[in-house]
Amino acid sequence: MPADATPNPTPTPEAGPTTGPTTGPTTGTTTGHAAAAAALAQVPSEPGAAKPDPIVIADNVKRSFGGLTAVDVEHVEIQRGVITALIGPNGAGKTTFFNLLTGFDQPDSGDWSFNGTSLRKKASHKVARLGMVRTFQLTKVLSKLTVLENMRLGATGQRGESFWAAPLKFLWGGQEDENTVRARELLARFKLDGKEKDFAGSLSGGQRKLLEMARALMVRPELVMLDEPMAGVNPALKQSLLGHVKSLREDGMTVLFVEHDMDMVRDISDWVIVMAQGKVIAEGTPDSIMADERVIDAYLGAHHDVDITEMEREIEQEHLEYGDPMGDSAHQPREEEK
Ligand SMILES: Nc1ncnc2c1ncn2[C@@H]1O[C@H](COP(=O)(O)OP(=O)(O)OP(=O)(O)O)[C@@H](O)[C@H]1O
Repeated sequence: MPADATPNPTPTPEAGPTTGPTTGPTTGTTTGHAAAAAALAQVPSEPGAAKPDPIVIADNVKRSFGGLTAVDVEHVEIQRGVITALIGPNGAGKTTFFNLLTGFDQPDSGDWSFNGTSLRKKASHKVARLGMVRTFQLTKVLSKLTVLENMRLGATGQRGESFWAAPLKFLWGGQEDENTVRARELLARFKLDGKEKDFAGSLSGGQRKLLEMARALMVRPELVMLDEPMAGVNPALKQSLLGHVKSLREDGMTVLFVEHDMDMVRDISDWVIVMAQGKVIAEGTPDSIMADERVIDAYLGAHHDVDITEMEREIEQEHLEYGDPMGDSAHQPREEEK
């Protein structure tokens, strides 16, 4: 597919998170969870399993830091049009793998393709323009620019922090109007339209995540990669964010996300890939992965405890910052506590 191709239609301003299958814009096929499940029905639950229509194929991708092998992925395929979760314990190599796939880091060896085009040695902004964008664990919105300015920068692809600091007018050029129209459409979709003139630094953690997701869509991507989209998001915004991620699939996009929040993984993913110590150790549907003894041993057993603690800490922090998002009723004692 050519770099300037427009694989997906511009989401309409009123298009909020949608549910239920719709018709895919490029393939004419039905999208949604049922279609994704059908597409993956014959895929065996084993590491490196071949997919019927992979958008990304990676082979022998390795990355070491000193003596530590952070990533050592022999073979992995990401199915087009579905939501795939990439899970694994802390330090498993998930973010490093994201960095490699999107050109934010270079591997020691290996190759990977997107829509059949090798991305080895492609700079991150070129990867973005090809239709593969990502967000970051710690959002990279620019605090001292307005929400709208952050969005317009998204149209240029992702070149990293130094690029963002470049003189802005030069970048917008003649495309400013078109980009502004699209930015406003996306801000409306993500319910941030009332904040376009606010500095991004004034947004809450969850709103920054929404802004980063909206900004990623400025290049009309085919594949959206989200690194821990739920981290630091208050419970009230989590449902909205989940809806937005699902709506990407309904619009025909492919989603690959890293997440520790197992509720989110169970709720929205069609397929789960598990990494541990740099390698893919398991793949399968959410149900099969949650029941896989190797995964429980390597990750889930230990991680469920961490999850609860983290969530409690998050909620406590949010109460301090924003007040109680659930309202006073959340503090009412239960019958047995009275
Ligand atoms: N720039 C770096 N320099 C040195 N070591 C690094 C670097 N980046 C990552 N690592 C190491 O590589 C390993 C994989 O890290 P990575 O962040 O990819 O894991 P992860 O699965 O994303 O973890 P988490 O879930 O905690 O985010 C870790 O041991 C980490 O300390």
